[in-house]
Amino acid sequence: MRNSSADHVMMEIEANKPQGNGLVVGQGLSPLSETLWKEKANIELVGDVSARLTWKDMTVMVSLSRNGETQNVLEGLTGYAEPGSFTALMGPSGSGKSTMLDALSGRLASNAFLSGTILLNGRKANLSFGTAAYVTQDDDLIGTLTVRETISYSAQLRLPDRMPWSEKNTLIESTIIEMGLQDCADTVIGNWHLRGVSGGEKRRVSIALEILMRPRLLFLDEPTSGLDSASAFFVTQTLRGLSRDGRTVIASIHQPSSEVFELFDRLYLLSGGKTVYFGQASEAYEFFAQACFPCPALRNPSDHFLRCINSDFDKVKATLKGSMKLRYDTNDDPLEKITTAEAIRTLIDFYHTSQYCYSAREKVEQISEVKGTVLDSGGSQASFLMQAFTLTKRSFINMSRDFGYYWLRLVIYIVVTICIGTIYLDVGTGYTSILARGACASFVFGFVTFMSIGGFPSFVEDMKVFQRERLNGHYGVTAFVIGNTISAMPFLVLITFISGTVCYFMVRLHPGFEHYIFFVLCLYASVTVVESLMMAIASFVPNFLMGIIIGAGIQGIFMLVSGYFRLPNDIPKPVWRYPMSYISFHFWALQGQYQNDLNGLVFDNQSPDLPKIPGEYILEYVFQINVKRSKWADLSVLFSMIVIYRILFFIMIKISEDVTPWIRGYIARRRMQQKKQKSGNLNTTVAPFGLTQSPSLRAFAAANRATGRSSNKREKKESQV
Ligand SMILES: Nc1ncnc2c1ncn2[C@@H]1O[C@H](COP(=O)(O)OP(=O)(O)OP(=O)(O)O)[C@@H](O)[C@H]1O
Repeated sequence: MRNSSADHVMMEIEANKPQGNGLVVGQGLSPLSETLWKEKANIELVGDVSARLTWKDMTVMVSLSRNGETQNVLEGLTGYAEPGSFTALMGPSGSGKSTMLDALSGRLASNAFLSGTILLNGRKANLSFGTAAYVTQDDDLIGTLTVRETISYSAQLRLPDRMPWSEKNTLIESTIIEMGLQDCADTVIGNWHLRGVSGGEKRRVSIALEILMRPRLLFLDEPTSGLDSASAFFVTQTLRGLSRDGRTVIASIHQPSSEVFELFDRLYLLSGGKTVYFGQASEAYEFFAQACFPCPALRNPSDHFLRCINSDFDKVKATLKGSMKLRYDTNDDPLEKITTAEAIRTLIDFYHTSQYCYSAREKVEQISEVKGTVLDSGGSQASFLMQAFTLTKRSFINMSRDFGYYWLRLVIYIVVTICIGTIYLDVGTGYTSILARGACASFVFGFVTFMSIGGFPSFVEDMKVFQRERLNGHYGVTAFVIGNTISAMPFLVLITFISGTVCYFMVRLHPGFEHYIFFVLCLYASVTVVESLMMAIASFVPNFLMGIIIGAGIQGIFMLVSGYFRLPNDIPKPVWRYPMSYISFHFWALQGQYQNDLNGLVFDNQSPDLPKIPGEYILEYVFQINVKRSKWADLSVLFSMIVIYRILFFIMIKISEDVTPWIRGYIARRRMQQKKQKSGNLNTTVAPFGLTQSPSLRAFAAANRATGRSSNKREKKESQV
């Protein structure tokens, strides 16, 4: 699928590439894509649109159980991120890096409660839905699309309609090249049956999707995880390049090499949710030395920092030398041997009374005072129609390529309807056929439609991609619901018309085109209602097992009150008949099909002693159908249900997006207040300098600041100990 435009981009980027380097090395971003953004694309970044982010005394508490147990995941974090800077978050696993990014980007889990102040350009702002871009740890991508298609659809969803396709394409190609994805650009992402790109390549696709729009504020959770060291370096370099153009970039990074570490402007080091260090990355080395944990000369600084603050394996290594930390005095002589927990406490104490902490707080105050432009949603610039069209097309292509989505279902539907056809083959008009026709209709509109819940896992995947894109402001809920509804239509028409035709002609239901078309339309409407119901469930239960159990349960109840297992008038009224049978789509489908099939037929047992029974009589006195109601009215109710369920789907997404977080936040706040009342402590935030430091340590640290140290000497002493 590589085209001449891609080659053209490749040539331009090659021409711009500094000599002797690999991929666009130097500034990270290719000059071409920057030019495009500034000139050709004419995308307006008017006025002061830079993003200055500050967070002060940020504490995140999570509720762990129903009895109100809570835990502080982050405690009193203070810091800032400025345009033109690349801030790295580091810390051992579980130290709270992802939670910190979630808190800053406004995407905390529903059981988490945030206190403290987060300001964007001096004002409170909601950073989700496109104001900030966020590359999460999970790569929620559409498995059937190629890398190029994934980026291309994303571009079409967000770039302005007025931008010519050639320019969009150039931007897409240059982003592919920036992320080093040119060799796998035409490989599919991959899913359960398609072997696709590697984990590291997926990671880079996720980053490419967000840097495509050159966001003013970018969060990345472990962008280099799963990448080899060279790729990690190039990706970090690209991110740094992005920041150099006035963007604010904050990323959590695991195990950076010393070359990658050198690319960081600022470092935020966390341990157990507390700040160990925040300041210039280049000064962290000095900070550790001042705190008497100097980095040995030949050790990667980030390895050293993490080793000093990782206590996860202390218990395992209790007998090993590695679990103890050595501190040095000003003469580089070993001072004391302490546990990692003590080392962490010492470092945290040291930081909170250090100049680093004071100047960070001072800077936070300064930045927060400046009231800059409110960043509006930096998400999509494409029109609503373009978004709806692109989503429909993308979803259609995904469905057509995913064997499990509809093709397998089509095969199973045909097999099952052939089975139905052979069981009820040429059902006839004898007395016994009355029961057979009723059972056949009940099976078709009960079980065959029930099989549609098999598509649930695909709906859950769709919802994950939607959640990611929605939170990053790629498009709105309405465009998604429209795209999802229209794209599924052709497949549902295909499935229901093929299987309905097989069934109708094999069983030889009531002859006549009108009867045939009613039967397949009724089947189409019923299957579409089930799909819509399952999509609504997927919007608030994003879990395969739970969703299928809930969906099966709802359908089981609907089936029970459909009028086949118990005649409509015999169903007890208060609950089951009103309203349950009326909201059961099986009920309307069955009532309509009974009329469609039996009305006008005469049942004759070929015996002179037995009467001929008109279908109308059976409908009224056996199936208790109101024959005065037109069968088309029943079909209309079914089609109305499709619309109602789609609206319900829309509302569910809106609720899960807006109302649920509000309710959960309210519950979390109440719990926290109750907890505080119990403990008698009403102060919500952590005191700025709440962590104390002993006078001796302070004096010792001050002495350290004034003293030069020899790393070689230290290293020798460490190895001796
Ligand atoms: N919503 C939550 N409910 C309960 N516990 C939580 C919640 N969010 C975070 N935690 C806990 O807080 C701690 C920090 O989690 P977090 O994912 O932020 O760490 P991390 O530094 O990003 O880890 P890793 O590097 O392994 O991804 C973990 O112990 C985690 O279990």
